[in-house]
Amino acid sequence: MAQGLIEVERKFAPGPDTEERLQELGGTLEHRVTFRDTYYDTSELSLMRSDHWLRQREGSGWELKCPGVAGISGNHNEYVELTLEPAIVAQLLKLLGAEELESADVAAVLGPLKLQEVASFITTRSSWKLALSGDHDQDPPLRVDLDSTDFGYAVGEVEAMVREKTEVAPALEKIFSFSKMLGVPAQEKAPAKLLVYLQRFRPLDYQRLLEANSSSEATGDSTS
Ligand SMILES: Cc1ncc(C[n+]2csc(CCOP(=O)(O)OP(=O)(O)OP(=O)(O)O)c2C)c(N)n1
Ligand SMILES: [Mg+2]
Repeated sequence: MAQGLIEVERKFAPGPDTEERLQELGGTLEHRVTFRDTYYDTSELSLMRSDHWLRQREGSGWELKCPGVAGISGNHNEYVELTLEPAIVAQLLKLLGAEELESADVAAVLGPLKLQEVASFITTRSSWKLALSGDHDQDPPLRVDLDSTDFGYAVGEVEAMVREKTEVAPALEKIFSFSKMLGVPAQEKAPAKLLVYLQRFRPLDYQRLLEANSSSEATGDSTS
């Protein structure tokens, strides 16, 4: 895959004190932003069942998250993010076993590839940048996003963006040590917004996803 940064992240359940704790730890609020994400897949969920996630984010365009390659297991996610439309289209053709198409525009290939909307929701996000005291190694910098959705689910993520797979393990170490300082329980695993959305509003699709990939995350009872 020629294009794409690697997103390494750990999700957590934010509490009433999370913002205060972020400030105590040297975090600064960079911005608050509201956007709509619309996710697309085939009626058989061919993309999601192979751990690929295609979305259009209002204001930022198309993105395809593809499973990462570092092979480190645990309470975290690691995805290569494709954002250039020709790279996304090429990967979609490969994944769906389709013939070459004339357009390199994602919107133009949705129809021919039988990709349709499966979820659409609004997120309000506060984005925090961290300058950890005593941390002279700011590469990669950590960010924390605190998200709340228009369907009432809130989730936080501590994340780093890296270029090479050799950078994944050190980034994870920083993410886990910061999460600990933030007070996130070591075993805590908070589900992705999209999975909670599917569980609530498209339970058959959600079930299908779980059945297709027994190693995929379960959202647990607390979110339903
Ligand atoms: C624990 C766990 N979480 C997510 C997944 C996979 N997954 C489910 S939905 C999904 C797609 C949505 O990814 P997410 O990071 O939740 O979206 P968001 O935070 O809004 O985007 P950002 O702004 O960070 O780019 C993924 C990768 C998994 N397999 N296991
Ligand atoms: Mg994320």
